[in-house]
Amino acid sequence: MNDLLSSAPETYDAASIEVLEGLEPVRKRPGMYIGGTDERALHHLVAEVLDNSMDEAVAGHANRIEVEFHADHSVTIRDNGRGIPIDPHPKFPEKSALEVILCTLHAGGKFSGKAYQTSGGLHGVGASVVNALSDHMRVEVARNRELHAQEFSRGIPQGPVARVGPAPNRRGTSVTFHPDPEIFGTLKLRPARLLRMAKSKAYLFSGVEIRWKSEVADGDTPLEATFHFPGGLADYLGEQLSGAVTYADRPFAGRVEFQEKFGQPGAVEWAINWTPARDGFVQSYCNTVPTPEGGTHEAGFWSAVLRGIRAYGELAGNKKAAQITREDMAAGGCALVSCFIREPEFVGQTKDRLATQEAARMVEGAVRDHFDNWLAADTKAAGAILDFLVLRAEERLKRRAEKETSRKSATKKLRLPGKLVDCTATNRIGTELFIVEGDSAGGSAKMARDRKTQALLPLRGKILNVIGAASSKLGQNAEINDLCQALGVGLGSKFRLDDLRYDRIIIMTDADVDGAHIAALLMTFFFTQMRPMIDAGHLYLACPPLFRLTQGPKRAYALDEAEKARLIAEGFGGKGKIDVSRFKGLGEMDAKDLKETTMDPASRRLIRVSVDDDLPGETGDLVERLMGKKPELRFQYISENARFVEELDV
Ligand SMILES: Nc1ncnc2c1ncn2[C@@H]1O[C@H](COP(=O)(O)OP(=O)(O)OP(=O)(O)O)[C@@H](O)[C@H]1O
Repeated sequence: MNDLLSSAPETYDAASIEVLEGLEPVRKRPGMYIGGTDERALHHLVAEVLDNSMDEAVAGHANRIEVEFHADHSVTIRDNGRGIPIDPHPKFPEKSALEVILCTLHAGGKFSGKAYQTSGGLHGVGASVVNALSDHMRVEVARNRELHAQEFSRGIPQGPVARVGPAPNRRGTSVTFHPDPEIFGTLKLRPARLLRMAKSKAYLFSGVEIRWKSEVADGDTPLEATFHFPGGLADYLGEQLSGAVTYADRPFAGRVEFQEKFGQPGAVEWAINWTPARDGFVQSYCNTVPTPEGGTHEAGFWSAVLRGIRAYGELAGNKKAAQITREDMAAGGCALVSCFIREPEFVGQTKDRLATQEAARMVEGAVRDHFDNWLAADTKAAGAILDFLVLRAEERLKRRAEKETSRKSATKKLRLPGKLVDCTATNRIGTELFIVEGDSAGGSAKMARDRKTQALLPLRGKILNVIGAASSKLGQNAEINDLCQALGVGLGSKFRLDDLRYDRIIIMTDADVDGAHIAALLMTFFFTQMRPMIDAGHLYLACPPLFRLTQGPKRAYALDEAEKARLIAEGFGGKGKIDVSRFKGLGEMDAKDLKETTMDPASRRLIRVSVDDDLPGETGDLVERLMGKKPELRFQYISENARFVEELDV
């Protein structure tokens, strides 16, 4: 006891409580502001600055934006908008508004809707976060025929804003920034990805021209290009589907201003067509910000289209139309949805999902009438789409019926590995196989599972690195054999999706670097050997939490540091001390924790693994990089990215 006392820190008093000032918190915890320090986060910096210029354009003040990628991986974004104000700020008269915006979190002109109506920016942090995370940033503002500039390093002004010359023919803002290698390591900004980002903005808002320049070659990415698309999303979809056979000659596309319909400013624009040539996809945006996880605007869109096609089927006397679900609708349906609304609510600063409830109602309301009219006007296309969707629904129902019997016979026929803890259900629907790391984790999982539908397969150690291995070696690997037997399938060309014994295959590994490594190995294995299983949406990742927070009788779980910090900052669920414990691994969680957070379908979080067909090169590339012969690349990547799964677009 005495030992303990003497080794305690000397003092723990008010002086030990740190308050991070200015932009320090951003540099300390970049993840909270840009979701990490990986490649995705790095590209997100560019999006933040570009979004500010787009907001200026959408508000009607700019019609040209230039994006330049420089050889030293710095980026310039220039617009011909109003220019960030440079006059003294009323609240901090010793500073210019420019300096306040760039050096203070939550400073911006988009809170009240006075200076902007439907902006992508809303939190007032984007520009300051980019500034904090750049070792050099220069902002130039051309206003009233004068050019002003100010420079910053890691969020600190290198001098006041100064007039640097006349600017008789120029107006607007130009931001050049160089991301800080101290934060991001070796900079890996990719021109191809930046160009895609810039080009998509031109499609999303036809009132802007985007000029692209790059000093670095990257495959067939042009070094200079100008984008302006008066046809908006219909053109964008046309480009994405170029060459593919589609059921309608012209997509169902349109734009509705909300002012007339809902009495508030805003708009929705969309384009959709169906093709037998490829799987469907949907890309959605709110105020030109991409929302890869969808949200209320997407839900409203699908709901309108689904109801529309069912109603059309009913009118046409096709009883089977009632069987069409959103899943059938989306299969082969390639859709782009973009809405502009006031005060959007996003999930997180990286704005991956739209949460504004109103958006669902507004988008559905706007699209529905138009879809009915479109179907009625082009009966040839409408009939073809209806037939296609009815067929998809029938196939789905048939598959389901087959699955119901297939598991039964498969269980009888198959020899199953000894360590598989199987479930008791006799049909495949709703069954899940958890692939767990190690035997200790298997213990709590056994107690936490639902015996009827949830099976477990503990895997020992790291599975063979399959990308490097010859396929003959694969068959000799005991862990892989067990896995194949449990799943009821063969490898590579011998893989048959119909033989799969479970509906969902869930990789459940510890929330640490080792766990991430094993999950990456397994995903690579499935990607190379059982790809159809991923394409059909059967592969998932479990998301075990890293922390448990308790406050009196209340419990909450946090996936990572950022979520923990957020819960604590929000004071969790009310008054009282918050205790935090960190799970070292799945084996440490009791069955109750594990069930609630990771296994119980009612409360867990799951990520579906999918491969983005738009980026086949990138996925293949990434798999090669992760699993190829260079362990140092892999190690660097995994330790930087607990969020690596996002790169595979899951
Ligand atoms: N290119 C620009 N032209 C004119 N004003 C700008 C420009 N860029 C930034 N601003 C002003 O600076 C403010 C702060 O920008 P910042 O990116 O920090 O936050 P935001 O865009 O308001 O919100 P978010 O954090 O959601 O991006 C904006 O609200 C806007 O008033």
